[in-house]
Amino acid sequence: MSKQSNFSPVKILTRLNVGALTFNPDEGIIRGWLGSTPWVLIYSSEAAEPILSSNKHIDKSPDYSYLHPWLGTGLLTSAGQKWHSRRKILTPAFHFRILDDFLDVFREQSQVLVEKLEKEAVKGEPFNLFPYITLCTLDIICETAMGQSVNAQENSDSEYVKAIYKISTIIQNRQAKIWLQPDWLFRLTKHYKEHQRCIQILHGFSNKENMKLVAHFYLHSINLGKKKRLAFLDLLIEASQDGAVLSNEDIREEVDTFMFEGHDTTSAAISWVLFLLGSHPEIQDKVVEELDRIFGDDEDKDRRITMKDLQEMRYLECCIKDALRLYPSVPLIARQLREDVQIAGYTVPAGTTTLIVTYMLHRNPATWPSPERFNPDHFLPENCQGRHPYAYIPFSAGPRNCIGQKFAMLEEKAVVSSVLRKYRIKAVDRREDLTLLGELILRPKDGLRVQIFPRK
Ligand code: HEM
Repeated sequence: MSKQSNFSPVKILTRLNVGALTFNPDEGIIRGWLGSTPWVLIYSSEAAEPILSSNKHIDKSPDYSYLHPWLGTGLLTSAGQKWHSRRKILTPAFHFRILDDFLDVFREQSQVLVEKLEKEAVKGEPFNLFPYITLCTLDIICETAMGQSVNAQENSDSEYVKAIYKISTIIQNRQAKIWLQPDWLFRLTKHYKEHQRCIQILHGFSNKENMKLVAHFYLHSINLGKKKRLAFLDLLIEASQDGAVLSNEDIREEVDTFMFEGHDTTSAAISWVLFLLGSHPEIQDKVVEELDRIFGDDEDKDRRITMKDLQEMRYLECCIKDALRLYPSVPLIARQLREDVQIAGYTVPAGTTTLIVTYMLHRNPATWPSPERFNPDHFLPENCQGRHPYAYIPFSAGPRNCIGQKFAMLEEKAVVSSVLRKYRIKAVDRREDLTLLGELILRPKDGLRVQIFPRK
């Protein structure tokens, strides 16, 4: 989320990683200036801890402001008291009992994905996996956040789906291109008109659905005997107490925030782990052995996934975690310091932008020997003992961590296991040939090419 020049940010990260680890491997902190703005780059667990563990240093940097026209100041982008009270209101929406209800959505949409992939399995040709997964995670988040399906997997031409893609690209462009950053300059470009059109579509959707669901919810509350699957939106409406706690505008901010944070992140994470398993057949075989143990090989083999099954996918969880270590969906976290803070013996003054570079921190050889190797064993319980609590932070950490992390892990397991139960996957691209883009989300510039084959 940092201010970027027009170079690939990940190329910069890769160079910084090599430079920082060569010249300053131990302290995990480097300072610099961007014009008149001071910043520090943080890439060790010890240096990240004073920021992430603190209740004071929770304000996001101004770079998140490009998200405001779309997301307003919802949970991701808000600060101070507003953030504290929203976090308190929203936390119960991610309770395990509620996630249990979402399992049906994960299952149904994974099934659609498996069906959509069939034509690729029949052809057996290399194809880009990324778009398939993105449409699947978009369907999942739409249904769980708003209780409405946009059927993105069936209809990727929908106005809403296109607007989400378009606005993400425009925001990423603003972050990457310094001349698009000042609002007055941005307004003079052709991107601005497109940006406003997307906002209109996106807000129109969350508003309209909001209203429909308000009606739905009240109908439901009169009709208590009937069980209906609740979406996050219903829970927000319940928490709003007729507008006394959350206005309609507040609710829309949060739904839009879930839509944004909850689909690109999981889509990248799922695509990366499938790709890495496709690059390491021996690890893929171990995952499939685990799935065979869970689902058996009798006629019940194709049965629906249960929450218990997901909990038993321990080795798959290790794979997902190591994929998120190598390719954290959110490659850096930016905070603006309100007060001076002591880091690695230095006083970092108030006003400084701190960039906690997860991508680098996850490659710090002090914690991760052979950091570039995909090695799920990193996360076997015996290997986690004694590891610094801030050494692995794909979901950030501390009070401002990702509220959706349990949701994300369950979704990942459901989608990845559904694909692997049906298909063997083989990576076509080589990791070393990929160009990464680290803008809002860390993703491969030209997608991830794989081949899939039906399992016998
Ligand atoms: C693999 C998937 C995911 C990853 C890697 C991820 C990662 C993160 C990270 C690193 C942050 C902190 C961002 C920052 O401080 O700038 C964050 C915040 C957040 N995430 Fe996630 N996320 C994932 C999935 C989800 C899902 C599925 C949802 C919702 C359904 C979600 C909702 C949020 C929200 C609302 C915040 C803001 C929390 C706050 O500031 O209190 N995330 N996520």
